Amino acid sequence: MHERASAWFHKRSSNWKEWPLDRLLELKFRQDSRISLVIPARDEAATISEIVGTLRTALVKDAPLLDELVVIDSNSSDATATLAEQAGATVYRAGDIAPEQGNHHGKGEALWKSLFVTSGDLLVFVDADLTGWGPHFVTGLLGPLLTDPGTLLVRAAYTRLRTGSDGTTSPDGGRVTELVARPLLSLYWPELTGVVQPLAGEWAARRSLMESLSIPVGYGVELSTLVDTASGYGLDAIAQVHLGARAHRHRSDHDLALTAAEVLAVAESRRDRPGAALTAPQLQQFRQDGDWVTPQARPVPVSERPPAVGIARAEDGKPE
Ligand SMILES: O=c1ccn([C@@H]2O[C@H](COP(=O)(O)OP(=O)(O)O[C@H]3O[C@H](CO)[C@@H](O)[C@H](O)[C@H]3O)[C@@H](O)[C@H]2O)c(=O)[nH]1
Ligand SMILES: O=C(O)[C@H](O)COP(=O)(O)O
Repeated sequence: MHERASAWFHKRSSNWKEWPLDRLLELKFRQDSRISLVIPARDEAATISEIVGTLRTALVKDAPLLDELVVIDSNSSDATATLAEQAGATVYRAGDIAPEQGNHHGKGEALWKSLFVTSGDLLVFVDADLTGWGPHFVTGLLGPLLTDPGTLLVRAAYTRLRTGSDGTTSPDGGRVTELVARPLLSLYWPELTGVVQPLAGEWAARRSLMESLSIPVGYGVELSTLVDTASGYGLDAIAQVHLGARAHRHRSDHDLALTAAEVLAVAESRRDRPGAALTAPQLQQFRQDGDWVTPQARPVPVSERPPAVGIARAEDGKPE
């Protein structure tokens, strides 16, 4: 492993079992920390109730670790918002938050908009499509933030499970991670190659960090926050916590290709290539059509939101 990556890996990695809940509660109350959990969700009716319900019982009702449990509904066309509300989350539609800032679609947009409706000084993000996980994802991620003021960003590390159509699992999930993110880091940011899951959708950060970063509106948000935190604040501002195994709903290769293009676009924009910013790129794909193929070009979302610091908090978008 790259020397700096190896040093970071050994110094800044921990296991979720090192962060027991009672210790986190004591630290939270001693420091008077406020903690917001944010779940970005688009069409996650199959999984949202269980995720919200489990976290609410474990970390709001049984132990007051979370001050807010917020779902940002990202333009869902299913019952995600209603189900999340019924399970006890405070739900905002991304498009209703700070409408004066305009609207984009995408996960990064949901996270950026969450900064306007949450009040925690610590933020934890959890994906809404998880099928193999537990509340220890949240407690583990909070450990380094609650114990070390120099920690700004905490990334989940886990074994990525791949669930087959027959329900069996194998430990080889994470196609974009393995085929795009890891090679990119190895070539351009080798000091970050100790990050086990650079695209993990579960992570935690200080609000002050999140508000200082430019946030891609789509799936580039994990890579951008990683690279920008390291370049702006140093590698040691980042920690990772091993959370065991993680399973989620798989998307098709066809759709993940767009995610891959977004991740590549973020890498391009962060490299020392002034003037290389992409304008309205498209991903060219082909669909099988009888004996031949039909070309299909899909726009690659590359817009970014500016640092939220200094943008006034919106009063709009709050639920009645
Ligand atoms: O427009 C969108 C699209 C997705 N999501 C939510 O974002 C989360 C992750 O989306 P998903 O489609 O499940 O992403 P993956 O295919 O699993 O992609 C992985 O890699 C991405 C690229 O880094 C990360 O953003 C993801 O969190 C990570 O799980 C889920 O809760 C989605 O509901 C939104 O809120 N809005
Ligand atoms: O992180 C990734 O690479 C994407 O979430 C895809 O993961 P999957 O191949 O396990 O569905």
